[in-house]
Amino acid sequence: MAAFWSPCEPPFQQRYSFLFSPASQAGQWRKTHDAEMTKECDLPLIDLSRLHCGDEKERTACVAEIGRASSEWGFFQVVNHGIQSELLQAVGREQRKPFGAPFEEKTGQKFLNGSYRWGNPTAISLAQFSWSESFHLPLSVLAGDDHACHEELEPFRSQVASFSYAPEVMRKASTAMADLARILAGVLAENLGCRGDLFADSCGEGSCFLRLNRYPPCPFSSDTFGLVPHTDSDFLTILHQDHVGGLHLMKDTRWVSVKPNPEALIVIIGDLFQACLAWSNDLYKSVEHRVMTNGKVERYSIAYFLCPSYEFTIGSYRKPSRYRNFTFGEFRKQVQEDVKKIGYKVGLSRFLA
Ligand SMILES: O=C(O)CCC(=O)C(=O)O
Ligand SMILES: [Fe+2]
Repeated sequence: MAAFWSPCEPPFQQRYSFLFSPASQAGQWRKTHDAEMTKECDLPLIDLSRLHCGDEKERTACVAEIGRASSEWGFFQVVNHGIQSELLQAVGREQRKPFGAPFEEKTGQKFLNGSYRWGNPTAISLAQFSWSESFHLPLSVLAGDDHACHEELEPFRSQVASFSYAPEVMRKASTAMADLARILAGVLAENLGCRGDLFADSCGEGSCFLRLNRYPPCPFSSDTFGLVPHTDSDFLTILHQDHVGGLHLMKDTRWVSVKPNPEALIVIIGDLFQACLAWSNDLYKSVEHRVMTNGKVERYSIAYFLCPSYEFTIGSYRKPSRYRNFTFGEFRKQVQEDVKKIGYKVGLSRFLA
């Protein structure tokens, strides 16, 4: 186990020793979900070049395919998404740099404006624990938006410049992921006969963010989550994962693992799309997903979260609605409170009508 130690690694075992004692690991929960595991699968793979090819029939077929995948899976992969693979490779290299800083530095308020997270401070069992570290970077800062030049973001801005030897890469990638997320949100709205800009227009740089994830090798890999099962609290997420694998999603009642595809980006439907369009069981699903650790190699991913402003009201566009109206700010606050008090996110069921 000493082999895993470095001054950059989060001290998971030391700080959470009560979770990793032989007694607490003997719990039954892990055995249960092992039995549920199925094989690696290929998600629906959608070629987005058809959205812009000028052939209306092709475009309509592509929109329908995106809609179908969003209701049957809540997850799909896209190729020809308009983000160059060189840019994705560069961002994959770039994102490693802040994680390479000593742990004590990463946890400091001055390092990337205190955006560092690791483990779960409230976990009381292994089932609630994530063996991973991440940085939550607001888009307004990465995009270098002068309108978002709040004083409190200044230290952050300079830190972005100093951690990154090529900050331009991060900026370009986040802008490109944001553009793609808006296009897809438009397609998803259009597929239901809504205005294409209905959701995307409510999403500003103030609330959208990029999360850099790192999953260190884990000596208890068969017992530990890299990221606990969750749904995303946004409209949709664009995810870029490296070649290692470990992402699982819930398909019907089983976990399936997602085979890494270097050319593709993964699209995940979030809670807000489910709530806005909740008038039928057949519509878009926000499905649970999780990351499993592995004992040998580290894994990286980068996720862009398309979120509305905190004042934006989420309400179903058809009646009767399954959920009451709520603002995104209320939703986030409730999620944070639940995680703090009970150790997990309850999510949309808190907002049933
Ligand atoms: O790392 C991954 O593959 C998934 C990350 C994720 O689900 C998240 O950041 O919400
Ligand atoms: Fe997620």
